[in-house]
Amino acid sequence: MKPAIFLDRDGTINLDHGYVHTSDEFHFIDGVIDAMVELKKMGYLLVLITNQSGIARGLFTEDQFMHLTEWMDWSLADRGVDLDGIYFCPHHPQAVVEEYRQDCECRKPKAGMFIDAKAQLDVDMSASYMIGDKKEDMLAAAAAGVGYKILVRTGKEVTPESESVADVVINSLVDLPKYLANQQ
Ligand SMILES: O=P(O)(O)OC[C@@H](O)[C@H]1O[C@@H](OP(=O)(O)O)[C@@H](O)[C@@H](O)[C@@H]1O
Ligand SMILES: [Mg+2]
Ligand SMILES: [Zn+2]
Repeated sequence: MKPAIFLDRDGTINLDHGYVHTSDEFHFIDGVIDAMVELKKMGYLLVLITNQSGIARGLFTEDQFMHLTEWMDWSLADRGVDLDGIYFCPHHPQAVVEEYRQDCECRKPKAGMFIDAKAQLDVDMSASYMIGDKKEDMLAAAAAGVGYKILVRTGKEVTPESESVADVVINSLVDLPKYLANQQ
């Protein structure tokens, strides 16, 4: 078993311009790629966990999401970061696109994507971290038994509600390697 850093996407690794679905509007937050390099060196799996209800809402297709994901994956690989897993939820209970209309088990705050990652990648959940910008990220991680839940200020506004379900709030994913080093 290995510990993982579970990473939210929009608002955590890229700016959340709202349902981002093209490489033109995908802007990595300054410094996050270097931070991911550090985290891999520290021995963590890096696993992306993202809600993509824009697919269910008919804003973009699953194919467009896949295309952007491939671009993102290559951009990261180019800079020395190999993601160990990418999990996404295309659903929404009120989807416009019928095939994605369901109250699924994978949309955060549910734990489905984490549970799949745990089984497929043999993750040591209690030694793992979730880093995200929303309450739903924290709740999903807690439901899956992820040991530590960290909220960042690079996405949606941090509220008393989101703060109350996080273990700690840091400015950015950029600060995570140092935060973890200080915990040792
Ligand atoms: O942060 P992650 O999970 O990587 O992705 C979030 C996106 O899918 C979008 O999720 C939406 O929430 P709803 O899905 O409409 O509740 C909003 O938060 C949008 O601003 C955001 O772009
Ligand atoms: Mg987010
Ligand atoms: Zn789902």
